[in-house]
This record gives sequence, C-alpha cells and structure tokens, in this order.
Amino acid sequence: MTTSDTPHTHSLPNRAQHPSTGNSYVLTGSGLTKSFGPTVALGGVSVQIEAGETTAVMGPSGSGKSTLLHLLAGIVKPDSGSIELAGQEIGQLSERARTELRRSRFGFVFQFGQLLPELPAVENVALPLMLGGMPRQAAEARARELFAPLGLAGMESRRPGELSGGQSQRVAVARALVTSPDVIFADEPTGSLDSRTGTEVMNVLSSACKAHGAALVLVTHDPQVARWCERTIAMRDGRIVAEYRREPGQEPGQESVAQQHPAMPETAPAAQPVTSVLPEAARR
Ligand SMILES: Nc1ncnc2c1ncn2[C@@H]1O[C@H](COP(=O)(O)OP(=O)(O)OP(=O)(O)O)[C@@H](O)[C@H]1O
Repeated sequence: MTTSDTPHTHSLPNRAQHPSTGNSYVLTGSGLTKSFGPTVALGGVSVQIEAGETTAVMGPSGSGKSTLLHLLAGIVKPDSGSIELAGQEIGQLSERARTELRRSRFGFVFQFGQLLPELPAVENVALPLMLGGMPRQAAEARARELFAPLGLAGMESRRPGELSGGQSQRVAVARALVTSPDVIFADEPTGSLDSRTGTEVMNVLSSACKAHGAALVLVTHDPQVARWCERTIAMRDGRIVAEYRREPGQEPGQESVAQQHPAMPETAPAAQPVTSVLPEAARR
C-alpha cells in the first residue's frame, strides 16, 4: 500500500504497477473523505494496495480505520474521492453493483465470524458461491477443499455453535477465500480470541492470503496482530500519519525496534514464526 494523506480532487492516474516492487495495484483510494454529521471520519486519505499485499491499519479508537475499510470495500460511499478496483471506478456504483462486487471480488472476516448459526460449516463456506449462482453440490465441493488446508478437517458438518472461537474464525477465513477474491478485508479478526488462538488465526489468514494471491487489508488495535502483515499504516484523526513496511524476507517478529515507525504503537513481543499451513497440493 502506498499512502498519502493529501486530499485529491480527482482520481490518481491508473498506475498499473508499484515503481519499486513491480507489483500491480489491485485497489486504489484517492482523496477519500467521509463525514457523519459534524464528525469528520476521514479527512482526505489516499492508499494504493498492491496485488497480494498484506496491510494492517492501526490507530486509536475513532481514528477512521473502519471507515477507511468500509469505503475501500464498497460498503459505504465516500463523500468525495475515488476508489478503483483494478482500474475500474467503484466508489459511486449503485448499491446493487457494490453488493455484487463485494460478493464476487472481496472477502470479509469480522471480529465475530458472523456465520449463520443454523447452517453446517461447509454450507456457511459455500454460501457466497451459491449466492453467485453456483449449484449447491459444486459449491460445497469447492468449500470442502478449503477445510483441511485451514486446519478444519472433520469440521465440515459442525454448526457454528459446535466450533471453538478459533475454529469459527478459520471457517470465516474459508468463507472469505471461497470466491477467490482480489482482496480480503478483516476488521479485528482476532478481537474476540485469546492471544494464542489469535496468533493461530493470523497465521492461517496471512498464509492463506499469500497462497491464494489475495491482498489483505486488516484493521486492528493489536501490534502483535499487525506484525503478521507486510505493511502497516497508522491513522490518527481521519488521516494517515505513518507507514511501515517489513523488509523483504523478514518474518513477523524479526523487525528491529528501529524499524518501527515512531508513530506506531508500542512494540509487542516477537510473534511466532510463520509456518505454512497450506500444503502445495491445496493451493490453486
Ligand atoms: N455510522 C456512523 N455514524 C456516526 N458516526 C460514525 C459512524 N461511523 C463512524 N463514525 C464516527 O467516525 C469516526 C471514525 O470512526 P471509525 O469507526 O472509522 O474509527 P475506528 O478507528 O475504526 O475506531 P474503533 O477502533 O473504535 O473501531 C468516529 O468518530 C466515529 O464515532
């Protein structure tokens, strides 16, 4: 993600690639503003997200993190500014078009998995495909493929009430991945979990995004969670005030304190190393 808090009056030129990494941009927000009555939630934010890049958004309560996520994901329309998905303006699409976009191009993981309690896990995962018109059998077959790689073998028939918090979040990760989205948005995905389970879920989530080539935009208060992402941006008062990128080859927890931007939250103890949870055979 390349960032700037300078307001723009029109969209950025559609730069296909990051100048130094060579990666293409999948999602671009330019000059985004959003107010709720007298409250300015976003005061002019520009972000560029590279394909497959994992980005954490941090900042104090009320700094605009969730609003930024909601705008980028097409949940809420910006007051001004533009949002481009692979070069196509999506910010001002109709509600119906944005709903379809969210279903087909984006995946979502929230603090509480928001699984449908009456449906077995496999049907929860298959649901986005079925809503897109895929026949039930094919959708469930595709959904089942995700269970073992995400550490959920044998959980297919369980209803959400029969799953632990960590298992529920992994089912939510599977549901977010099932449509092969360009971007997964996660808002405090570990917020309801203890730290060990949260680490497991972040390991699964970040590894799965990498394996599937999906970018991840993650909102969190927890530096330990943010450190699973390659890039962290810090927000304050509706603006981006700092940006930090993990060096290539570094794994979470290997950063030196000096590499932490001074505006970033206090450094947390080292995270556990990444272990791939997705065997090659399970990757597409
Ligand atoms: N739907 C809404 N109606 C009114 N005010 C809102 C709404 N959504 C957000 N706000 C306000 O906009 C500001 C930014 O909110 P936002 O939820 O984006 O912050 P945040 O950084 O995600 O906060 P938190 O970490 O507490 O979730 C806050 O002052 C909030 O009260």
